[in-house]
Amino acid sequence: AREFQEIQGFETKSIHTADPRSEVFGSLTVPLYMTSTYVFPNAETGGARFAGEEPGMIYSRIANPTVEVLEKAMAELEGAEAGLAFGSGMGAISAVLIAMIKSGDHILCSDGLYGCTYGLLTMLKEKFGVQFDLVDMADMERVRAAMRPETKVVYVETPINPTLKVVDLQAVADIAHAGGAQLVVDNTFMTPYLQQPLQHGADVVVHSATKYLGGHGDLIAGVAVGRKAFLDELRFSTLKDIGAVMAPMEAWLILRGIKTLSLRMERHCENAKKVAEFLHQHPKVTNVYFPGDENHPQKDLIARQMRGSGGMIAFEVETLEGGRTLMNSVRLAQLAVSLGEATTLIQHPASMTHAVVPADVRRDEMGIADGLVRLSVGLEHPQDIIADLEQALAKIS
Ligand SMILES: CSC/C=C(/NCc1c(COP(=O)(O)O)cnc(C)c1O)C(=O)O
Repeated sequence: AREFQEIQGFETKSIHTADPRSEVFGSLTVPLYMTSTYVFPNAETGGARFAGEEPGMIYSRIANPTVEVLEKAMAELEGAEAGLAFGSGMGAISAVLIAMIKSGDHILCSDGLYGCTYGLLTMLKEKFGVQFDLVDMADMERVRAAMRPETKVVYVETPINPTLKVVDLQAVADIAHAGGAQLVVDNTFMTPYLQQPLQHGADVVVHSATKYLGGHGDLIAGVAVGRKAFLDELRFSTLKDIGAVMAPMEAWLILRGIKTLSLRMERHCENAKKVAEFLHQHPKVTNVYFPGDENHPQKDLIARQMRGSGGMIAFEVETLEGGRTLMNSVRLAQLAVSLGEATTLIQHPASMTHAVVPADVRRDEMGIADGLVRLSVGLEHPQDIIADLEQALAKIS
């Protein structure tokens, strides 16, 4: 992409991501390179490219021109040296963790993680002897106490999926680095428009691009950004050899999605604030967890670390039965897992996205109540979203 040194605006960078001078016709949008492999001009060049002595395309599991534009765009937006694209968020997370740890190492995690991330850590523990612990990162003494000599990675989601607790990245980064560990942050719920973890001490940022980055619920993909040396290592080891690559079509769709990322995140935040205010005052809603609340207990940290609330809300109604009635009664919001797209989505973490987490860990360590409901507030008119929730809540006896 052309160097936009002088441009500061996130909005501008998210639109002018690609070099508009395509190689052949000058197309304004990025060409879609639907190709598995690339023709070498001669045998010597082919060998030189495999040896890393010459730049150039070899095979789309290693690099693809459309995917590379997205990788560069994500690095630019997160303020990273380099980016790498994967076939899913879990593809990015597994490649990064596997590159960072070996048997006998320890991973220290925030006390809440996406269910399949917990599932991956469990697999690494049971099959490869990689230890991991969850710790309440609201208390830095506890974080320090939980660090071990063999802790190689501190892994954080903030806001946490699904409790929306916020973690102080710089404070955790300082402890991780003092203990010789790297800080990996899953920035899916925020996107670089609302939060840039690398500016708060993180070493690597991972995303499920399936969510807000693609923004339209029509793809599964992942991204990792960080230092070029580490990302190059990933590209030629855990990406090339485990192979969770992103397809060029997905990269093309995500490039299209991030052009409106700033607009969509502003509207997701605005809508979520209105929906949270409605839920707070509703008699049948017992708890509301929303980073955009005026009197949020972590307000100062949120103001320091996040540009906005994000579009996610977690809340409880009195009983699990009530939660089920609510989810079965919405008409505009859709009862579906995933998040970060134009449609408002509602789901039940305990029996869906976090069902893979053992009940005692889910309840006691992650603080996920059985009655917790998670809402991904979409881009519909906020009054329509609220009216839908109101009629569904009214169905709870
Ligand atoms: C089957 S549940 C649907 C998926 C949900 N989340 C995904 C997710 C991933 C993994 O990203 P993919 O591999 O692209 O799905 C990584 N990191 C975070 C914070 C995530 O929320 C979900 O509904 O909470």
